[in-house]
Amino acid sequence: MVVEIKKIGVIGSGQMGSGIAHVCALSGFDVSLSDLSMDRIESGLASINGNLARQVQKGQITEEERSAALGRLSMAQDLDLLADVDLVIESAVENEQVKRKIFAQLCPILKPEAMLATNTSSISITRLAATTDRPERFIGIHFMNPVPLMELVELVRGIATEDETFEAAKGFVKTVGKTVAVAEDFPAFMVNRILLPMINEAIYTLYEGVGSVESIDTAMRLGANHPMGPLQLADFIGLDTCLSIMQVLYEGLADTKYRPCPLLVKYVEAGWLGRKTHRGFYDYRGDEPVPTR
Ligand SMILES: CC(=O)CC(=O)SCCNC(=O)CCNC(=O)[C@H](O)C(C)(C)COP(=O)(O)OP(=O)(O)OC[C@H]1O[C@@H](n2cnc3c(N)ncnc32)[C@H](O)[C@@H]1OP(=O)(O)O
Ligand SMILES: NC(=O)C1=CN([C@@H]2O[C@H](COP(=O)(O)OP(=O)(O)OC[C@H]3O[C@@H](n4cnc5c(N)ncnc54)[C@H](OP(=O)(O)O)[C@@H]3O)[C@@H](O)[C@H]2O)C=CC1
Repeated sequence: MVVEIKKIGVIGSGQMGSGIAHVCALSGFDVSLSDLSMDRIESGLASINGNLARQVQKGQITEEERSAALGRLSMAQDLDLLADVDLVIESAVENEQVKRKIFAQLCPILKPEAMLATNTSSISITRLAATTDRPERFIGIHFMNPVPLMELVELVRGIATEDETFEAAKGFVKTVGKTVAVAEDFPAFMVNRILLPMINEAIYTLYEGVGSVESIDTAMRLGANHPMGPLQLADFIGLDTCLSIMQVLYEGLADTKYRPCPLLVKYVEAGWLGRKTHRGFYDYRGDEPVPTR
Protein backbone atom coordinates (compact mmCIF):
# COMPACT_ATOMS: atom_id res chain seq x y z
CA MET A 1 0.00 0.00 0.00
CA VAL A 2 1.53 3.37 -0.97
CA VAL A 3 0.84 6.34 1.22
CA GLU A 4 -0.47 9.74 0.09
CA ILE A 5 2.55 12.06 0.02
CA LYS A 6 2.15 15.02 2.39
CA LYS A 7 5.37 15.11 4.43
CA ILE A 8 8.81 14.83 2.83
CA GLY A 9 12.26 14.26 4.32
CA VAL A 10 15.24 15.50 2.28
CA ILE A 11 18.65 14.04 3.24
CA GLY A 12 21.59 16.21 2.24
CA SER A 13 21.23 20.00 2.24
CA GLY A 14 23.81 20.73 -0.45
CA GLN A 15 22.99 22.43 -3.74
CA MET A 16 20.57 19.69 -4.86
CA GLY A 17 19.01 18.83 -1.50
CA SER A 18 18.27 22.47 -0.77
CA GLY A 19 16.89 22.93 -4.29
CA ILE A 20 14.61 19.90 -3.88
CA ALA A 21 13.43 21.15 -0.46
CA HIS A 22 12.80 24.58 -2.05
CA VAL A 23 10.47 23.29 -4.78
CA CYS A 24 8.70 20.84 -2.43
CA ALA A 25 7.96 23.53 0.20
CA LEU A 26 6.80 25.97 -2.49
CA SER A 27 4.44 23.27 -3.81
CA GLY A 28 2.76 22.83 -0.41
CA PHE A 29 4.62 19.87 1.13
CA ASP A 30 5.94 19.93 4.70
CA VAL A 31 9.69 19.37 4.35
CA SER A 32 12.22 18.23 6.94
CA LEU A 33 15.77 18.95 5.79
CA SER A 34 18.58 16.77 7.18
CA ASP A 35 22.36 16.78 6.90
CA LEU A 36 25.41 15.84 8.95
CA SER A 37 25.45 19.07 10.95
CA MET A 38 23.16 21.96 11.86
CA ASP A 39 25.62 24.28 10.10
CA ARG A 40 25.07 22.39 6.83
CA ILE A 41 21.30 22.45 7.28
CA GLU A 42 21.31 26.16 8.14
CA SER A 43 23.39 27.00 5.07
CA GLY A 44 20.96 24.96 2.97
CA LEU A 45 18.04 26.94 4.41
CA ALA A 46 19.92 30.18 3.76
CA SER A 47 20.34 29.33 0.07
CA ILE A 48 16.65 28.38 -0.16
CA ASN A 49 15.76 31.74 1.43
CA GLY A 50 17.96 33.59 -1.06
CA ASN A 51 16.55 31.74 -4.08
CA LEU A 52 12.95 32.30 -2.91
CA ALA A 53 13.70 36.01 -2.44
CA ARG A 54 15.10 36.13 -5.98
CA GLN A 55 11.87 34.57 -7.28
CA VAL A 56 9.81 37.21 -5.40
CA GLN A 57 12.02 39.94 -6.84
CA LYS A 58 11.44 38.59 -10.36
CA GLY A 59 7.70 38.41 -9.79
CA GLN A 60 7.65 34.61 -10.17
CA ILE A 61 6.12 34.13 -6.67
CA THR A 62 4.49 36.44 -4.10
CA GLU A 63 5.95 37.37 -0.72
CA GLU A 64 3.08 35.37 0.88
CA GLU A 65 4.06 32.24 -1.12
CA ARG A 66 7.69 32.73 -0.04
CA SER A 67 6.86 33.00 3.66
CA ALA A 68 4.39 30.09 3.46
CA ALA A 69 7.13 27.95 1.87
CA LEU A 70 9.63 28.92 4.57
CA GLY A 71 7.00 28.01 7.19
CA ARG A 72 6.80 24.46 5.77
CA LEU A 73 10.55 23.90 6.12
CA SER A 74 12.02 22.36 9.28
CA MET A 75 15.47 21.13 10.29
CA ALA A 76 16.03 17.44 11.11
CA GLN A 77 19.65 16.66 11.90
CA ASP A 78 18.29 13.80 14.04
CA LEU A 79 16.88 11.23 11.58
CA ASP A 80 14.31 10.17 14.22
CA LEU A 81 12.46 13.38 13.31
CA LEU A 82 11.63 11.75 9.96
CA ALA A 83 9.53 8.99 11.56
CA ASP A 84 6.26 10.32 10.14
CA VAL A 85 7.34 11.39 6.65
CA ASP A 86 5.63 9.81 3.63
CA LEU A 87 8.57 10.15 1.24
CA VAL A 88 12.32 10.51 1.79
CA ILE A 89 14.43 11.95 -1.03
CA GLU A 90 18.11 11.20 -0.43
CA SER A 91 20.43 13.79 -1.96
CA ALA A 92 23.74 13.26 -0.18
CA VAL A 93 27.13 13.01 -1.83
CA GLU A 94 27.42 10.75 -4.96
CA ASN A 95 28.99 7.88 -3.08
CA GLU A 96 27.27 4.49 -2.94
CA GLN A 97 28.58 3.58 0.52
CA VAL A 98 27.32 6.88 1.97
CA LYS A 99 23.89 6.36 0.38
CA ARG A 100 23.67 2.75 1.61
CA LYS A 101 24.55 3.87 5.15
CA ILE A 102 21.86 6.56 5.09
CA PHE A 103 19.20 4.05 4.00
CA ALA A 104 20.36 1.56 6.64
CA GLN A 105 19.93 4.26 9.32
CA LEU A 106 16.57 5.40 7.93
CA CYS A 107 14.66 2.15 7.35
CA PRO A 108 14.14 1.20 11.02
CA ILE A 109 12.87 4.74 11.73
CA LEU A 110 10.41 5.20 8.84
CA LYS A 111 6.80 4.03 8.88
CA PRO A 112 6.38 0.80 6.86
CA GLU A 113 4.45 2.46 4.01
CA ALA A 114 6.88 5.38 3.53
CA MET A 115 8.53 5.64 0.10
CA LEU A 116 12.29 5.97 -0.38
CA ALA A 117 13.77 7.92 -3.31
CA THR A 118 17.30 8.85 -4.30
CA ASN A 119 18.42 11.85 -6.36
CA THR A 120 21.54 9.96 -7.47
CA SER A 121 23.03 11.07 -10.78
CA SER A 122 24.16 7.63 -11.84
CA ILE A 123 24.15 4.83 -9.26
CA SER A 124 22.06 1.66 -9.75
CA ILE A 125 18.57 2.08 -8.29
CA THR A 126 18.16 -1.70 -8.20
CA ARG A 127 21.36 -2.16 -6.17
CA LEU A 128 20.56 0.65 -3.72
CA ALA A 129 16.97 -0.62 -3.30
CA ALA A 130 18.20 -4.14 -2.52
CA THR A 131 20.02 -2.81 0.56
CA THR A 132 16.72 -1.52 2.05
CA ASP A 133 13.72 -3.19 3.67
CA ARG A 134 11.40 -1.78 0.95
CA PRO A 135 12.75 -2.30 -2.62
CA GLU A 136 9.17 -2.21 -3.95
CA ARG A 137 8.75 1.32 -2.56
CA PHE A 138 12.19 2.55 -3.70
CA ILE A 139 12.66 4.73 -6.82
CA GLY A 140 15.08 7.16 -8.50
CA ILE A 141 13.71 10.73 -8.65
CA HIS A 142 16.53 12.56 -10.41
CA PHE A 143 16.21 16.37 -10.39
CA MET A 144 18.41 18.64 -12.55
CA ASN A 145 20.60 21.52 -11.34
CA PRO A 146 19.50 24.20 -10.46
CA VAL A 147 16.30 22.56 -9.25
CA PRO A 148 14.08 25.68 -9.10
CA LEU A 149 14.81 26.41 -12.78
CA MET A 150 15.30 23.08 -14.56
CA GLU A 151 12.06 21.49 -15.81
CA LEU A 152 13.19 17.88 -16.10
CA VAL A 153 13.07 15.04 -13.58
CA GLU A 154 14.26 11.59 -14.61
CA LEU A 155 12.19 8.80 -13.02
CA VAL A 156 14.12 5.52 -12.69
CA ARG A 157 12.49 2.27 -11.48
CA GLY A 158 14.57 -0.42 -9.84
CA ILE A 159 13.77 -3.98 -10.90
CA ALA A 160 11.54 -4.34 -7.80
CA THR A 161 9.81 -0.92 -7.88
CA GLU A 162 6.04 -1.45 -7.80
CA ASP A 163 3.59 0.31 -10.16
CA GLU A 164 1.94 2.09 -7.21
CA THR A 165 5.32 3.60 -6.22
CA PHE A 166 6.00 4.69 -9.79
CA GLU A 167 2.55 6.30 -10.11
CA ALA A 168 2.89 8.06 -6.73
CA ALA A 169 6.34 9.38 -7.76
CA LYS A 170 4.99 10.55 -11.12
CA GLY A 171 2.15 12.41 -9.37
CA PHE A 172 4.64 13.99 -6.92
CA VAL A 173 6.87 15.23 -9.77
CA LYS A 174 3.83 16.75 -11.49
CA THR A 175 2.80 18.47 -8.24
CA VAL A 176 6.19 20.18 -7.96
CA GLY A 177 5.73 21.45 -11.52
CA LYS A 178 8.36 19.34 -13.31
CA THR A 179 8.25 17.18 -16.46
CA VAL A 180 9.02 13.48 -16.20
CA ALA A 181 11.34 11.53 -18.51
CA VAL A 182 11.43 7.81 -17.69
CA ALA A 183 14.87 6.14 -17.86
CA GLU A 184 15.73 2.48 -17.49
CA ASP A 185 17.98 1.62 -14.56
CA PHE A 186 21.37 1.49 -16.28
CA PRO A 187 24.52 3.49 -15.39
CA ALA A 188 23.90 7.25 -15.34
CA PHE A 189 20.42 6.78 -16.82
CA MET A 190 19.86 9.17 -19.81
CA VAL A 191 20.92 12.80 -19.17
CA ASN A 192 24.27 12.00 -17.57
CA ARG A 193 24.96 9.07 -19.94
CA ILE A 194 25.02 11.68 -22.69
CA LEU A 195 26.12 14.88 -20.89
CA LEU A 196 29.01 13.69 -18.72
CA PRO A 197 31.02 12.03 -21.53
CA MET A 198 30.70 15.39 -23.32
CA ILE A 199 32.01 17.22 -20.24
CA ASN A 200 34.77 14.58 -19.83
CA GLU A 201 35.72 15.08 -23.50
CA ALA A 202 35.92 18.85 -22.89
CA ILE A 203 38.34 18.17 -20.03
CA TYR A 204 40.39 15.91 -22.36
CA THR A 205 40.38 18.76 -24.90
CA LEU A 206 41.93 20.97 -22.18
CA TYR A 207 44.28 18.22 -20.92
CA GLU A 208 45.66 17.60 -24.44
CA GLY A 209 46.14 21.33 -25.03
CA VAL A 210 43.65 21.60 -27.91
CA GLY A 211 42.11 24.65 -26.23
CA SER A 212 42.21 26.75 -23.07
CA VAL A 213 39.47 26.85 -20.41
CA GLU A 214 38.20 30.08 -21.90
CA SER A 215 38.36 29.03 -25.57
CA ILE A 216 36.67 25.66 -24.94
CA ASP A 217 33.77 27.23 -23.05
CA THR A 218 33.43 30.06 -25.58
CA ALA A 219 33.46 27.53 -28.41
CA MET A 220 30.54 25.55 -26.97
CA ARG A 221 28.54 28.53 -25.76
CA LEU A 222 28.72 30.37 -29.07
CA GLY A 223 29.26 27.36 -31.36
CA ALA A 224 26.58 25.04 -29.97
CA ASN A 225 24.39 27.58 -28.12
CA HIS A 226 24.95 25.92 -24.76
CA PRO A 227 23.87 28.23 -21.87
CA MET A 228 27.11 27.38 -20.04
CA GLY A 229 30.41 26.13 -21.43
CA PRO A 230 31.19 22.48 -20.49
CA LEU A 231 33.95 23.44 -18.03
CA GLN A 232 31.78 26.13 -16.42
CA LEU A 233 29.01 23.52 -16.18
CA ALA A 234 31.40 20.99 -14.63
CA ASP A 235 32.28 23.55 -11.94
CA PHE A 236 28.56 24.20 -11.44
CA ILE A 237 27.72 20.50 -11.04
CA GLY A 238 30.76 19.83 -8.84
CA LEU A 239 33.95 18.11 -10.11
CA ASP A 240 33.61 15.39 -7.46
CA THR A 241 30.13 14.56 -8.77
CA CYS A 242 31.39 14.64 -12.38
CA LEU A 243 34.20 12.21 -11.50
CA SER A 244 31.83 9.89 -9.59
CA ILE A 245 29.48 9.74 -12.58
CA MET A 246 32.34 8.94 -15.00
CA GLN A 247 33.57 6.19 -12.66
CA VAL A 248 30.04 4.70 -12.52
CA LEU A 249 29.89 4.74 -16.34
CA TYR A 250 33.41 3.30 -16.70
CA GLU A 251 32.83 0.48 -14.18
CA GLY A 252 29.19 -0.14 -15.11
CA LEU A 253 29.61 -0.29 -18.89
CA ALA A 254 33.22 -1.58 -18.97
CA ASP A 255 34.13 0.58 -21.94
CA THR A 256 37.37 2.62 -21.97
CA LYS A 257 35.58 5.48 -23.71
CA TYR A 258 34.22 6.38 -20.25
CA ARG A 259 37.64 6.54 -18.55
CA PRO A 260 37.71 9.74 -16.48
CA CYS A 261 40.24 12.33 -17.73
CA PRO A 262 43.39 12.37 -15.50
CA LEU A 263 43.06 16.15 -15.27
CA LEU A 264 39.59 15.79 -13.70
CA VAL A 265 41.07 13.34 -11.19
CA LYS A 266 43.84 15.83 -10.38
CA TYR A 267 41.39 18.69 -9.70
CA VAL A 268 39.28 16.48 -7.40
CA GLU A 269 42.40 15.23 -5.59
CA ALA A 270 43.37 18.89 -5.06
CA GLY A 271 39.95 19.57 -3.54
CA TRP A 272 39.22 22.01 -6.36
CA LEU A 273 35.61 20.90 -6.80
CA GLY A 274 34.27 23.93 -8.65
CA ARG A 275 31.79 26.55 -7.40
CA LYS A 276 31.13 24.81 -4.11
CA THR A 277 34.80 25.12 -3.08
CA HIS A 278 35.22 28.44 -4.90
CA ARG A 279 37.81 26.93 -7.25
CA GLY A 280 37.71 24.42 -10.11
CA PHE A 281 38.40 25.16 -13.76
CA TYR A 282 37.70 28.73 -12.70
CA ASP A 283 38.71 30.60 -9.54
CA TYR A 284 35.55 32.16 -8.06
CA ARG A 285 37.18 33.99 -5.17
CA GLY A 286 37.33 37.38 -6.96
CA ASP A 287 34.60 39.55 -8.55
CA GLU A 288 34.81 37.65 -11.84
CA PRO A 289 35.59 33.92 -12.43
CA VAL A 290 39.22 33.50 -13.59
CA PRO A 291 40.39 30.35 -15.46
CA THR A 292 42.81 28.24 -13.39
CA ARG A 293 44.59 26.92 -16.52
C1 LIG B 1 24.64 16.28 -12.77
C2 LIG B 1 23.30 15.68 -12.78
O1 LIG B 1 23.06 14.67 -12.13
C3 LIG B 1 22.22 16.25 -13.65
C4 LIG B 1 22.33 17.71 -13.97
O2 LIG B 1 21.85 18.55 -13.28
S1 LIG B 1 23.23 18.11 -15.37
C5 LIG B 1 23.22 19.85 -15.36
C6 LIG B 1 21.89 20.39 -15.86
N1 LIG B 1 21.92 21.86 -15.80
C7 LIG B 1 22.39 22.62 -16.80
O3 LIG B 1 22.77 22.13 -17.85
C8 LIG B 1 22.40 24.10 -16.51
C9 LIG B 1 22.90 24.87 -17.70
N2 LIG B 1 22.82 26.31 -17.37
C10 LIG B 1 21.65 27.00 -17.50
O4 LIG B 1 20.62 26.50 -17.92
C11 LIG B 1 21.67 28.46 -17.11
O5 LIG B 1 23.01 28.94 -17.09
C12 LIG B 1 21.03 28.70 -15.70
C13 LIG B 1 19.54 28.38 -15.77
C14 LIG B 1 21.72 27.86 -14.65
C15 LIG B 1 21.23 30.14 -15.29
O6 LIG B 1 20.44 30.92 -16.16
P1 LIG B 1 21.10 32.16 -16.92
O7 LIG B 1 20.01 33.06 -17.32
O8 LIG B 1 21.99 31.66 -17.95
O9 LIG B 1 22.02 32.79 -15.86
P2 LIG B 1 21.67 33.76 -14.67
O10 LIG B 1 21.32 35.12 -15.20
O11 LIG B 1 22.82 33.63 -13.75
O12 LIG B 1 20.40 33.16 -13.94
C16 LIG B 1 19.11 33.52 -14.37
C17 LIG B 1 18.22 33.26 -13.24
O13 LIG B 1 18.32 31.88 -12.92
C18 LIG B 1 18.27 31.74 -11.51
N3 LIG B 1 19.44 31.02 -11.05
C19 LIG B 1 20.68 31.06 -11.58
N4 LIG B 1 21.48 30.19 -10.92
C20 LIG B 1 20.69 29.61 -9.96
C21 LIG B 1 20.91 28.64 -8.95
N5 LIG B 1 22.11 28.07 -8.81
N6 LIG B 1 19.88 28.28 -8.14
C22 LIG B 1 18.69 28.84 -8.29
N7 LIG B 1 18.39 29.79 -9.21
C23 LIG B 1 19.40 30.15 -10.04
C24 LIG B 1 18.18 33.05 -10.91
O14 LIG B 1 16.79 33.31 -10.68
C25 LIG B 1 18.66 33.98 -11.98
O15 LIG B 1 17.96 35.16 -11.80
P3 LIG B 1 18.84 36.48 -11.55
O16 LIG B 1 19.07 37.02 -12.94
O17 LIG B 1 17.96 37.31 -10.68
O18 LIG B 1 20.15 36.09 -10.89
N1 LIG C 1 25.37 18.67 -8.61
C1 LIG C 1 24.50 18.42 -9.58
O1 LIG C 1 24.47 19.11 -10.62
C2 LIG C 1 23.55 17.29 -9.42
C3 LIG C 1 23.75 16.32 -8.43
N2 LIG C 1 22.85 15.29 -8.30
C4 LIG C 1 23.03 14.29 -7.24
O2 LIG C 1 22.51 14.83 -6.03
C5 LIG C 1 23.27 14.35 -4.91
C6 LIG C 1 23.83 15.53 -4.15
O3 LIG C 1 24.63 16.29 -5.03
P1 LIG C 1 25.03 17.80 -4.65
O4 LIG C 1 23.91 18.47 -3.94
O5 LIG C 1 25.60 18.43 -5.86
O6 LIG C 1 26.21 17.53 -3.60
P2 LIG C 1 26.77 18.53 -2.52
O7 LIG C 1 28.17 18.12 -2.27
O8 LIG C 1 26.44 19.94 -2.88
O9 LIG C 1 25.86 18.19 -1.24
C7 LIG C 1 25.91 16.90 -0.67
C8 LIG C 1 25.50 17.12 0.77
O10 LIG C 1 25.36 15.86 1.39
C9 LIG C 1 26.00 15.93 2.64
N3 LIG C 1 26.28 14.60 3.16
C10 LIG C 1 27.37 13.85 2.97
N4 LIG C 1 27.25 12.69 3.66
C11 LIG C 1 26.04 12.75 4.27
C12 LIG C 1 25.31 11.87 5.13
N5 LIG C 1 25.84 10.70 5.50
N6 LIG C 1 24.10 12.24 5.58
C13 LIG C 1 23.58 13.43 5.24
N7 LIG C 1 24.20 14.33 4.43
C14 LIG C 1 25.41 13.96 3.96
C15 LIG C 1 27.22 16.76 2.35
O11 LIG C 1 27.84 17.20 3.54
P3 LIG C 1 29.45 17.36 3.47
O12 LIG C 1 29.70 18.45 2.47
O13 LIG C 1 29.82 17.72 4.89
O14 LIG C 1 29.99 16.02 3.03
C16 LIG C 1 26.58 17.88 1.55
O15 LIG C 1 26.01 18.85 2.39
C17 LIG C 1 24.35 13.43 -5.49
O16 LIG C 1 23.90 12.11 -5.48
C18 LIG C 1 24.47 13.95 -6.93
O17 LIG C 1 24.97 12.96 -7.83
C19 LIG C 1 21.73 15.17 -9.09
C20 LIG C 1 21.50 16.12 -10.05
C21 LIG C 1 22.39 17.22 -10.30
